[in-house]
Amino acid sequence: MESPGGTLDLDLLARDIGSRINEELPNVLRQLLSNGQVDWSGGQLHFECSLLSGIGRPGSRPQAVKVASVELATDIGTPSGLQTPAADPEIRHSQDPQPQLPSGTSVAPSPSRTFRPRLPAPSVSDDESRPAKRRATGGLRIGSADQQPDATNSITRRLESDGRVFPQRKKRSPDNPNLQPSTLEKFIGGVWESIFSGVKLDPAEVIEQWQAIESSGQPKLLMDAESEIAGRDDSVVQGTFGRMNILARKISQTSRTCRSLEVIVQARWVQAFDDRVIELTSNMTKEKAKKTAISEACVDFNWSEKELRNKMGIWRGYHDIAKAGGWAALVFAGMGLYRFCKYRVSFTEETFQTLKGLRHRFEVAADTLHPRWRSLLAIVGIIEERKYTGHPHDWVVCGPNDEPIPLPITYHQWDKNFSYNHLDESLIDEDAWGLFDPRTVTPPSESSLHRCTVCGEDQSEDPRLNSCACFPNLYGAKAGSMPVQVYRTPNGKNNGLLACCSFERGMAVGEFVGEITSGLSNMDVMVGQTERAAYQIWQGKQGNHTRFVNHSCQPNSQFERFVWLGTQRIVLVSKGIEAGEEITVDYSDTYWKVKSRQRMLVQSTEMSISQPKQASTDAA
Ligand SMILES: C[S@@+](CC[C@H](N)C(=O)[O-])C[C@H]1O[C@@H](n2cnc3c(N)ncnc32)[C@H](O)[C@@H]1O
Repeated sequence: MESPGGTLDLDLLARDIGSRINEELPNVLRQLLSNGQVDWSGGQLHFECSLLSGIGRPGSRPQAVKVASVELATDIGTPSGLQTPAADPEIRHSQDPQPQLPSGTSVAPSPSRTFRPRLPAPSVSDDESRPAKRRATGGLRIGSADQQPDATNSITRRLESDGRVFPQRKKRSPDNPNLQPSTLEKFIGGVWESIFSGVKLDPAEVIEQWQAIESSGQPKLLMDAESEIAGRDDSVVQGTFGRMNILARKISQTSRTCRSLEVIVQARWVQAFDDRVIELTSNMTKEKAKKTAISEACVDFNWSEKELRNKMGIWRGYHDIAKAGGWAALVFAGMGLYRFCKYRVSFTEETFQTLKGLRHRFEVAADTLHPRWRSLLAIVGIIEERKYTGHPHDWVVCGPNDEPIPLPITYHQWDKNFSYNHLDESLIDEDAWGLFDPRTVTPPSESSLHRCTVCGEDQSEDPRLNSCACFPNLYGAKAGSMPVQVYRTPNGKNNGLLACCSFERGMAVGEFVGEITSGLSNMDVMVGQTERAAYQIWQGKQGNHTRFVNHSCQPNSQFERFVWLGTQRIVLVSKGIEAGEEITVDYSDTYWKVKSRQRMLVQSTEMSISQPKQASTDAA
């Protein structure tokens, strides 16, 4: 392989490929072995990979850059010992004195036997006409028998001495926040993202979308798109574009729902398979019962045993996820689900404990944001009632495995009649302000457009006209809900706010929404100030999730003033929040001083915000 960028690029490429092989090969081999797709009868597997540069360059000798070398050995004595992924081969990478396995996999203590995986022949992509290069060591058979290694080519050299290969992925640590999240974290992040996204999972929609309108012969999907853009003053091309946007949105929505239905059925199939094996085991051995059930299924599926076994491995993953994390974990899994189940890197006891601990939290969010998601389960005959009703923040999630608590109960010790009204937008207390909004910075103009004081771009509620992207998850083109939950703090602060997904530095966590009032004393209030008026935002009885944010002297968010459509807003902005962290803010010295003075003098409490700042730029 020739690198267009010279040696440095080739080195980088070699490192990258080496690191990927390091990550993936153990799992690929483990899967091949566990699926019974590998012929192994003793001997040793030695896997090597190099990159060649300078092939075909006149007068230059091809040079090899060593990438990876892996030795495979085990002490598992019989092929049947490899029927489950638990029977792990020991895999050694050339530069490592100790085996490097993905977390959660086990290592055979003293290798006395080797596998002979039949791997596909590695191809040398820039010279298709040459036979694929491979190195046969002992009984190792890679590719077909007629493809012998080219002894003159350096790709077949042993690479153990090259200490440069296999850069190991660094462990995540608080000092290294930018490193990649683990596979499990990615999977969990995918579930949260799709629960909080604007996705609608409703089987009724799937059926409706595909019903044709007989009289016009037009598919319903197109008809719907037509009606959505009706009345718009669009050109022909613009009209087609608009219709296609709506059609594409609807079809993505439908296909997302179908994907959830598919994994539900496949997970439930595994349960049916296991039940059938148990039934057959009354007359035969478990091994025979499994084989019989597989043969029965192969007939119905019209698949080969190999095909079915491959699929089963992945479907069992779906089944295990649903069993631990509940159906919501499976139904709302993101695009990484297949990969997560195929390579099974994270399929450990710890992973399933983690998923189990998240089960109620997933369900609170799924039930309150997607009231009809459980009806998808009817496809396999499971009828489940919605468990959590109301607003997502009507529920306080607790420690792993504990049932969520209705929000009012968590305040009963102070107020038996506590209730909370969830608001998307602040409300003006007309007794205090009449029809005037004291947050007004620029009086309403004829035009619906306002200029952003931070970025200078146009602001509008209409996403097609808005070009201000200061807080895109709050203003202009908001889609989905904020990925946060109210949770029971373990350290006596009553409730707090938990981040389900990470919030990058500079991203909005929410606007401080409540009742815009004035003259309150002896209450927790936020003070706002424009050139024209000073006002208070009170969240005691109504507001949004920012009401649950606790104080910290090392906070991971801060309040900032921002003007949206000529009205001052107070926005809680992330200073870098990791998924699963409590969101905290510094109420500031003023708050605590007033608070402690208040205890003595019983006076008002006011939270202060940082000086007016350039919203996202400052935080970033
Ligand atoms: C805006 S509320 C935060 C949510 C509150 N924990 C709750 O359960 O409703 C502010 C109140 O939370 C409590 N609080 C906030 N941060 C705290 C901290 N670091 N330590 C102790 N109590 C705290 C105080 O009682 C404070 O008056």
